[in-house]
Amino acid sequence: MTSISAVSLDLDGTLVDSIADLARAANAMREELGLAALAQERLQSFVGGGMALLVHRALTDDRDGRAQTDSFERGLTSFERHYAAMLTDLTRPYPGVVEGLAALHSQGIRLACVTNKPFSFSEAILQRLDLAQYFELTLGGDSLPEKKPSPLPLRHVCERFGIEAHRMLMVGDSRYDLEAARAAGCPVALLSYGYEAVAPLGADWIFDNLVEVADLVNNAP
Ligand SMILES: O=C(O)COP(=O)(O)O
Ligand SMILES: [Mg+2]
Repeated sequence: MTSISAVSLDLDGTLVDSIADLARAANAMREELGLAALAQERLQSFVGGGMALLVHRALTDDRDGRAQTDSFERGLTSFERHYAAMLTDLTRPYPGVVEGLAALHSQGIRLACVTNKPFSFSEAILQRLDLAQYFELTLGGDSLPEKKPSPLPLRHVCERFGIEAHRMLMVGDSRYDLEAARAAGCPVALLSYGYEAVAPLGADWIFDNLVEVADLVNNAP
């Protein structure tokens, strides 16, 4: 592996375990629209593609489902309001995240957070959980015209950092992260504890903990 000088990290399912708050907000939205609650595990399988897709999927109870325009608009407004009110009630960094970020930072690795979650929610979560200090740049799903699996956000980070794609490692938990990294030409590591079974996806590395990522980057020639 060529040496890594920057790491981009996904937020939901990678840095923070946010599913309890996301699921409660999605069920509060469903209740407001007269729908029965869904199990947290079911809602977890709908996360990864950004807020609009989560609302479509949660309203239709179908990963490929699309709600009708009026119920989607009511759902989105409702979800945003509920989620804003419970953003960090139960959301916490995964074990090893603070240690891993601190190790990467002390190795001189430049860090970006590249998430499909809207920027304002992402920034607020990073601030409140004391993680924002590690990141030079945060891109949300609404920061650029395209989000993951598009390579655009990762290309944007490389440009801002002035580095080539093969020198930036993407660390995530889903197919969106893997596809974005492949399309951008970045090596990719996936974490096993996130919201999707990553073994079949074909990442360059699968790790159980962000400290292992810091070790990999540290030991790269
Ligand atoms: O908002 C989502 O659906 C997922 O966000 P993530 O890109 O941080 O996993
Ligand atoms: Mg994720």
